[in-house]
Amino acid sequence: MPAPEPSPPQSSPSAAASHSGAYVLAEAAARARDIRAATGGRPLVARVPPLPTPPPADAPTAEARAAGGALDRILRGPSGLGTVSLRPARCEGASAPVEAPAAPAEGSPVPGLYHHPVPEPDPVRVAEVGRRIKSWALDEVELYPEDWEDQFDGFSVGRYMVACHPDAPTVDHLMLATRLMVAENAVDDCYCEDHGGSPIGLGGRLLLAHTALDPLHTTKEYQPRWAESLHSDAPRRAYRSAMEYFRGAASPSQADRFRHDMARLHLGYLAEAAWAQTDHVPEVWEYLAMRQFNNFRPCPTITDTVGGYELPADLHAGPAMQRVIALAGNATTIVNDLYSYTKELASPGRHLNLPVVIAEREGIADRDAYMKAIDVHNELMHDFEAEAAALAAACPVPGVSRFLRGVAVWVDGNHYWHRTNTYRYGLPDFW
Ligand SMILES: CC(C)=CCC/C(C)=C(\C)COP(=O)(O)OP(=O)(O)O
Ligand SMILES: [Mg+2]
Repeated sequence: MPAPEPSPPQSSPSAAASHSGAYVLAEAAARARDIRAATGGRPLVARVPPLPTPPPADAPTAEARAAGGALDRILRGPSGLGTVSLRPARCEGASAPVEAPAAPAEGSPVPGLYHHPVPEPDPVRVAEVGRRIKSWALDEVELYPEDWEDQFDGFSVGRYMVACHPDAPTVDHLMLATRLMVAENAVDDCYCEDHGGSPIGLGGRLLLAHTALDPLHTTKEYQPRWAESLHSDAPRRAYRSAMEYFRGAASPSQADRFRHDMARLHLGYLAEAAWAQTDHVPEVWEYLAMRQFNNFRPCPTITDTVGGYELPADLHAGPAMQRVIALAGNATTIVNDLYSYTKELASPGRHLNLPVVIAEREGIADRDAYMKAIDVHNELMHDFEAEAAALAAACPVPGVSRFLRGVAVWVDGNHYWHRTNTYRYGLPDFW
């Protein structure tokens, strides 16, 4: 007989009620009132230490437009049937969404994919981030051998990060996200995937690399061996250095939030690897659970550090905010599954992604499975936007709305990067 499903602890009526969305929102509103009272109404945008480099001369016109569009959407709320009650009253009659300028020539969106175009990222910033990240990769962490240069350039990380963080006050702030993005991909490529990665022994490698983010505290005898190990391969050098820069700008709780997200990511890698080792294709919901961990989440959740402010830890940890973050992370990661589908089909062995798992487990044609994966993505996106709008309305404090806006523009920038990265991705021939 199958074991009964575990149910959440329900020690009191209020614990049971806490599973209703209404309770969560009411709780968020009460919490916001408490915090406003405790801070004497001061804005809840805590400061993080300023970074040394002054802002570049580039005016963030396009950036402001991108951020404004995303905030409009969040505060405007969902627009489908039956969603009127979710719309924040103060946004009734909000201005029309800001139109993005002409889309770039390259890359087509997945047909039918619910997404929002973003303005072209500022080319001055893109070039500067591109220049600095290459110098970091080559001179500070010796990230890759010469013959990987094309792939490094083709990844276009400058364009990615400038599109995702239009509110970064300076290029130094953008570099915090850019180094981490490169380091995360180095670990994925070199430990898990096609640059020498393998599921065999992955747990040990990941754990030791994780200590570059979450340091070992041990005896005098063993500490030096550990410290040396952080320089012994490219993924660890990259994690160590990127984290050192990040810690210099983040508050302790922002750094810890990031470590937690990275532990989640590593757990997701391990489940994916375990399934690959036994050639197991999980059920669709199991795949979605794995992909909620093997996920872009560590990237949007640093939006406040990159923006030069802090969403206080308690507001980040609230269940409504956690749900919004998870939905956003899941939507962005399914975007990857859709855009990287043909690349992964062409790679050796079976690479799991949502269309592949749906086709296999639900016994449907590849094209139908791909279309169903688009529907899954779209539902996640609509849920993300509805829940973000509800949270912004229930908890109208500046740190919350700015953070939600930061997550929303990250989601849009991530889609932009996948769509335009034709060096890396190409759509299947299903239309
Ligand atoms: C940047 C970051 C936190 C990455 C973590 C996990 C990751 C590499 C993805 C979510 C992207 O998925 P995937 O491994 O399938 O990447 P590609 O399709 O190879 O670009
Ligand atoms: Mg992929």
